Amino acid sequence: MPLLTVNRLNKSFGGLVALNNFNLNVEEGELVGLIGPNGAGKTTVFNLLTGLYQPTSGSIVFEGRDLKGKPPHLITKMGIARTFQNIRLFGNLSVLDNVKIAYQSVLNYGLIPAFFRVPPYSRRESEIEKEALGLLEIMHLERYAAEKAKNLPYGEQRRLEIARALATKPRLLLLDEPAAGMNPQETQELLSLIRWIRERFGLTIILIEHDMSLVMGLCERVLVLNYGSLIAEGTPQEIQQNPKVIEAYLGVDEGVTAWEE
Ligand SMILES: Nc1ncnc2c1ncn2[C@@H]1O[C@H](COP(=O)(O)OP(=O)(O)OP(=O)(O)O)[C@@H](O)[C@H]1O
Repeated sequence: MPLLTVNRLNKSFGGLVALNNFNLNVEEGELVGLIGPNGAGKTTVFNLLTGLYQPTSGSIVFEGRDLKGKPPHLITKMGIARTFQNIRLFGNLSVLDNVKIAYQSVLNYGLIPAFFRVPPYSRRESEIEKEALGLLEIMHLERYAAEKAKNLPYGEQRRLEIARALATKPRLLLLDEPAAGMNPQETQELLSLIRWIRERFGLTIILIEHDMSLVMGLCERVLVLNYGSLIAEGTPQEIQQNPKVIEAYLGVDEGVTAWEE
């Protein structure tokens, strides 16, 4: 059974069809790329998978459980985590606290221990701190632990977002343009890091990305959306040569540049 099964998923906003009969099966351990020109519907897929949007029709089944009507926090607890295209951190909190909050978001202490700050709350608190510091180390962010998140350079903020997503202990990780705003060297480092965390945490990953060096270097399978419809699916090599894909990107300045990278 696939880890994730998306069947005939549709999302409309008034008269605009953002996603049209989208199908996707993702097997455990896969690293799948989702690409397409601006406005193609990529982030809408993530918003539907994480419960931020409810589909107009269609179904999403994760580990055999239907996600219909489930709110985002429950979906996080079920094992789907994401990062955002526009970074969403608690800018005025420390880097460490940003990760600790993500850990706490999926824990149930029970109200009484949490209120009186007695075990198991206090015991879990020190465990969380240890685990959060460990994650910061993995993401090469430990030296920033006490720094306010908003003061981090852009590339580091993106890595902190990934650390926060990992803190919720996902099985499926959704990365929305993780290389946006990074220079080529940072992008290459990110590529190695994503490969490494996938192995280390046994993750299945879906990646939205405009940077083709990252998509081609990382993904085993790539899906291409255009105007809400899936126009191609295949290996990175197949996708690069697909006439429909080339046509979809032609005339879109960003797309052409992206392919040439
Ligand atoms: N909440 C919303 N309300 C109205 N329209 C929306 C909403 N969210 C997305 N859309 C529209 O749906 C379409 C798909 O948007 P989406 O953000 O999924 O595209 P995308 O492929 O992620 O684009 P980009 O690469 O620019 O991020 C766009 O036309 C967008 O304007």
